[in-house]
Amino acid sequence: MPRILAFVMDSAGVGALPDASAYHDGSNANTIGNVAQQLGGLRLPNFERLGLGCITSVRGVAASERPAAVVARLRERSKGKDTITGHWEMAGVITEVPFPTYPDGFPPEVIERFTAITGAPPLGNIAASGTEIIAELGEEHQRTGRPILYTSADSVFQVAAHEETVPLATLYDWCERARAMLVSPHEVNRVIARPFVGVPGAYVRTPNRRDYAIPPPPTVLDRLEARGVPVHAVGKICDIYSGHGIASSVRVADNGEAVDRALELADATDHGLVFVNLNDFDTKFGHRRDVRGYGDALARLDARLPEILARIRPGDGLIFTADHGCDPTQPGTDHTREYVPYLECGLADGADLGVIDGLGYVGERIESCFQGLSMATAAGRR
Ligand SMILES: O=P(O)(O)O[C@H]1O[C@H](CO)[C@@H](O)[C@H]1O
Ligand SMILES: [Mn+2]
Ligand SMILES: [Mn+2]
Repeated sequence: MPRILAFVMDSAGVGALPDASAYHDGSNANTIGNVAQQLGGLRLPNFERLGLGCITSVRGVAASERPAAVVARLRERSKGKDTITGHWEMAGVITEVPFPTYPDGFPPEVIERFTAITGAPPLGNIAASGTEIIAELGEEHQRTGRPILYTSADSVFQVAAHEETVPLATLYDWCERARAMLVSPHEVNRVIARPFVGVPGAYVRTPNRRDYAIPPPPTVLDRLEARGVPVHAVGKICDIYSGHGIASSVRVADNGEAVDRALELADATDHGLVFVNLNDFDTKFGHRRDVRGYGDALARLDARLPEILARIRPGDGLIFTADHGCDPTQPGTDHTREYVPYLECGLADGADLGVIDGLGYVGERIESCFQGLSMATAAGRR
């Protein structure tokens, strides 16, 4: 009875896609590669052994002649570079029509309807970095009780509020109602509650963030559920798929806790998928353009690898991948349209598969594992 552990290193891209310019990105984005380059090299001995250095050039990480893992670069087929689009593609959904984005803020009709929900017009209504906008508008928000509304290059309607000014339950209620209000043509793929605490000049966001995504079309996760394969979600995964096909879910405060919970779930599971989102890479370091923080987070995950690998029994699988890039060495604070890494252990002999078309490869591999297909054969697709 197999167990699969799949870790999404949120934003850990490995090089610009050929169409990056259509997404307003430069052609030299490479989240992991540029972080390593700018830091003068990364020490990731465990990822090196698996074959990370074969996927892209990572200073300090050798390209192994014989990678221990099946490694590849996955090319996103969907039109987008956001979390929902990337994760849905992993589970078999290609987004052909991009979700709506609002680089100039939301139109008056949306603002009016949101004001009717909250009772006061929002502050902001611009594309912004979440930490910068609370630093800028947090004090006014606390004084007036007006929520802070912002977006980004992603299809997101983000509502920030101080936990002592707007109780969490109220913020969540506003976001649920905003989710119901945002129908076509303003059907953003996510409404996000962004609570924070602290005092002016020292505001910090809390782990009480909530994501309200639109429900996905049928995915691999639904098919696993129908087949009696439990999917245990860690971190944002449950929100990203609106709970569809998810048997259990646990929220976490950081990457370290996500790994802890994933290992506990693996120990408690005999048959099933443990599906984990490692969000710190994106939220704490990628969007913040914190190169040192990003590199340190990669090193911390690398240090947990022996422990994770020790859980893999014969027949089990371990996958590391990503949903898009967010290169902290690039201008701005948005995601970058990149290839994503694929490293797979336990299901087939190590090999470098080069470029594979589509993030859907992740879901296909997982599904075929539970269908009892020959994994060695399945690995042959390029
Ligand atoms: O700058 P912060 O608030 O972290 O927001 C980022 O996180 C959002 C969702 O992951 C992205 O759309 C981007 O806006
Ligand atoms: Mn993401
Ligand atoms: Mn992000």
